[in-house]
Amino acid sequence: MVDLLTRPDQRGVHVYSAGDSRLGGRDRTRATEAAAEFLAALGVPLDGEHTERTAERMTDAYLEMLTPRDTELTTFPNSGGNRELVIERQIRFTSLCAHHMLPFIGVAHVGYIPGERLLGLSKIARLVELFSRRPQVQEDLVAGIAGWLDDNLATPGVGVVASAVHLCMTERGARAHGTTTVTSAYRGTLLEDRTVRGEFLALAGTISAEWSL
Ligand SMILES: Nc1nc2c(ncn2[C@@H]2O[C@H](COP(=O)(O)OP(=O)(O)OP(=O)(O)O)[C@@H](O)[C@H]2O)c(=O)[nH]1
Ligand SMILES: [Zn+2]
Repeated sequence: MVDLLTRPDQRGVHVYSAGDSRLGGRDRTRATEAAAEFLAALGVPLDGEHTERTAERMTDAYLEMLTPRDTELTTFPNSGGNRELVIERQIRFTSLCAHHMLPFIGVAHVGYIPGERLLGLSKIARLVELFSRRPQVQEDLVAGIAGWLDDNLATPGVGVVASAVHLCMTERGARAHGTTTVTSAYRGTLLEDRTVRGEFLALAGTISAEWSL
């Protein structure tokens, strides 16, 4: 699998462009034809005023959900020598369940202990988007974000917690309305030291009832 992000340039900026997509080639025309065929096979008529462009819209909707915005992830030297947790809370994300290609939608809390470098705060939210817009399981989403921070910031510790509603759980199959899925990933001291992890979770706050679709 191709690495999602390039190595940093001399300014410490990691550049991501949709052109680097790890998902490989995209063929919008082919996808639209396939969507039309798929909908026809499901018995959905496509000749109405509102449906004549539905296959095309469906394709564009999926392409958008599978494509993060171009992003620069800027890091700075930690010249102040800060060593306390930095947490960005309630970062909204939309991803696609790898099993059903239905959205799962939620929020993530992301924290790290600064090491040699600091990451711009907005970049934490951008990082969540970068890792969200792909088909996956929620466990891999939090692991990907934690792994990137661990690899690229040389941080002593990272914590990522996400809570999401999976439409494949709530609207079909189990039809378990109201359920949320919580996943977490820890690296470094947050993995090894329960006290630090407890501080992260206390500062991040309870995640369960803080948001709704
Ligand atoms: N671990 C994990 N499982 C997921 C995630 N998203 C969806 N799933 C589960 O993937 C499983 C796929 O199970 P299958 O039995 O192959 O599919 P299915 O027949 O559609 O299953 P049901 O959803 O129970 O109807 C289901 O239990 C889903 O709830 C995720 O992010 N992480
Ligand atoms: Zn699913």
